[in-house]
Amino acid sequence: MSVDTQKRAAAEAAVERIEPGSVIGVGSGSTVDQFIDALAASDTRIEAAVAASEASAERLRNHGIEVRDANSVSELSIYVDGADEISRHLQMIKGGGGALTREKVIAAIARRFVCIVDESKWVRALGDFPLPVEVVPMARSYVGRQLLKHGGRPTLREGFTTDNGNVILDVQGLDCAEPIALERALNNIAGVVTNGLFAARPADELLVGTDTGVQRFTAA
Ligand SMILES: O=C(CO)[C@H](O)[C@H](O)COP(=O)(O)O
Repeated sequence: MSVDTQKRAAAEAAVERIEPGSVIGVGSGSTVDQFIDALAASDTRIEAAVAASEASAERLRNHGIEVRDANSVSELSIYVDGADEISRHLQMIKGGGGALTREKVIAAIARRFVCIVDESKWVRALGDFPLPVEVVPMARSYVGRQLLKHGGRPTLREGFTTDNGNVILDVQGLDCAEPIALERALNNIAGVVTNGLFAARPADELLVGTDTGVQRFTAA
């Protein structure tokens, strides 16, 4: 089974969790694209969606699904998003597509976070994927020096600006053994908007597309 087929299977399983008539949160990336397409092709009609990226918003609108601003909703029943890595504790590294800040905000608003991935994202321990850190442009050098002190090796994502007008440092070599502590410590660096560790707020449910079907895990 191809990676795309695995993503599609996880995405279709997530559609089954959507309550008709609800307002939902939608993340970003290729797996979420599959979710949006599968939702549009299904019989489930939602009231509206809040999107984590301009690309997801456009895709939703192209399917005739209303997109609302996050400021106009006080709660979302569910948030569906992918991940770059996810552990058995349902803690994640996200931000490969650079939408980490909006993703973290929408995850915070939602009552339930359902993560959809192909098998390659399901890891024993977080940290092989370089951790994306969104940084205010004028703080780039300072934040880079602080990340070195944390044992990381930051690289500027060249030619990339986030939907919020910031830059991304992709950081290799960080010790992610205590992900909640690391998430907090990095967020405390002045100039960091947020980092791609979703550890303090893990997913509630994980749907992994595999060659033998969709495996489901819930937070312990
Ligand atoms: O965090 C993300 C974007 O910021 C995505 O969820 C993550 O990069 C996974 O993407 P894909 O589904 O394309 O593998």
